[in-house]
Order: sequence, then structure tokens, then C-alpha cells
Amino acid sequence: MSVLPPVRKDRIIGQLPKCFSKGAALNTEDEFHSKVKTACQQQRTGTVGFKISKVIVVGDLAVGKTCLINRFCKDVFDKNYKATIGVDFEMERFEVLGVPFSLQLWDTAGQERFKCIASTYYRGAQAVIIVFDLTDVASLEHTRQWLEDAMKENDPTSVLLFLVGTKKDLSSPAQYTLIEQDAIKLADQMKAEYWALSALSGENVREFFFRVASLTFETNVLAELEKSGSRRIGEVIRKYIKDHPKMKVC
Ligand SMILES: Nc1nc2c(ncn2[C@@H]2O[C@H](COP(=O)(O)OP(=O)(O)OP(=O)(O)O)[C@@H](O)[C@H]2O)c(=O)[nH]1
Ligand SMILES: [Mg+2]
Repeated sequence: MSVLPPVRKDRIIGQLPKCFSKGAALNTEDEFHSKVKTACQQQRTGTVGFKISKVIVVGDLAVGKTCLINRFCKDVFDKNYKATIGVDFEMERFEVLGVPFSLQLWDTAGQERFKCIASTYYRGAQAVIIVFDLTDVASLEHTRQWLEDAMKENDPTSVLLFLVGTKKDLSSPAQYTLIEQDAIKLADQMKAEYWALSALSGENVREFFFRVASLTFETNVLAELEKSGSRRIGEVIRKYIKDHPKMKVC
């Protein structure tokens, strides 16, 4: 019996959300992977529905990490800056292709003096969101360092990366075009997906988190299918050896 309330109606994902820019996307497909769709239809997603995926949000102080999470999770925006001390986290429950799926969003401190505490929470992330301020070029330059720090604690081959520019409402079209060119180039080098959004207006916030949830879910299901596939091959080999006791195994 489940003790959890049903997933909110506005957290139900039935289709793969689109990327923000094809120039820097983790995947440019229009739909979920066919293997993932079939596994979900046949309810063969293993433990994915019970798992909680860890997502860490890093970046310079005051770039808008907390506001971004609060806009999505609570639909609020605070114009007063209150520095995050250490870390904070929010849970978000989704339903993707009919399967429950949860994200634990870790909001970390950007201030140098709290960085040491925050970095102890980086381990075990399935997705890393590196945030910069679209009106502050230095914050974009610092994203390389944030990536390096986050990757010290994680396996770079299995983590999904997102490079996110915030405060889009504050940047003029000319300023935005300039910084976007650099951000897309950097995202491409980092193998990250690029997004630009505003926690104040809410522009692209929901679309972005739906994309994070969908891609993390898809990766989890594919990994689960691979695991069960190799288990099945192991079973076939064991059965073959049992049925052919005279066969030598090297
Ligand atoms: N105009 C505008 N202001 C924003 C936006 N997002 C955040 N801010 C403002 O930027 C300031 C910093 O936001 P926070 O979300 O607290 O920044 P943070 O990255 O969490 O900072 P640390 O916790 O110190 O690392 C606050 O005054 C916010 O109101 C946005 O999208 N637009
Ligand atoms: Mg904060």
C-alpha cells in the first residue's frame, strides 16, 4: 500500500519535452527512446519507480539558484537576496509515461565560505545544474570551476549536465545574444544542455525542470533495461552449463 499522495496533475509528463537550443542539447529527439516507451507500457521499469534521483544545483553566489528552485517547486519569487547557508533540498514527484519518478533537488551555497560544506553533498548526483547570471559574464566564466568541483565527487560518464542562464528578464536582447553565443559554445564543450530562463517571470522554468526529469528518467530506465538484459544472458549461460555438465568452462 502506498502512503504517498498521488502525483500532482501538473507534474505528469507524457511526451519528451523539447530541448531549448539544438546547438547545445543532450538529445535532439522528438520522442522518448522506443525501448523506454515499450518498457513503460509493459511495466518493465524495475526499480525506477521507487528511486529518488539526486540533482545538484551549483553556481556563483546570487546567480539565482534558490529563486529558480522556489519558482518551480513553490511558484514563488523573492526579490530580496538571502544567501543559502550550506545546502537545502526540495523533493519533486513526477509521473513519466505512467511511472512515478522523484527528483531530489539540492540547492547549494555559492558563497565561498559555505562552499566547503556544500561540496560534501555533491556525491551521487545523477544530474548537475550549473547556473550563471545572464547579465554577469564572470559568472559564466566561473561555471568551468563549478563543473570541475562537482565532477570530483561524481562519475562524469553517467551524470547529465545542464548549463543554465538565469535572470533573462534583466538582459537586453543585444546583451542576451552576445552571452548566449558564449554559453552555447561552453555548453557544447562541457557536453551540457543549455537553457536560458527567468525565475522572476517564470519563463522556461517549468519546461526546463520537465526536461531534467524526463532525461534523468530515460537514463534510469535504459540503465535498468541493460542490467536486466545482462541478468538474462547470465541466466541463459548458467542454464546451458547446467544442461551440459561435460562442457569445459575456460
Ligand atoms: N530579476 C531577476 N532577479 C532574480 C532572478 N533570480 C534571482 N534573482 C534575484 O537575484 C538575487 C539572488 O537570488 P538567489 O536565488 O538567492 O541566489 P543564489 O544563487 O541562491 O545565491 P546563494 O544562495 O548565495 O548561492 C535575489 O535578489 C533574487 O531576487 C530572476 O530570474 N530575475
Ligand atoms: Mg541560494
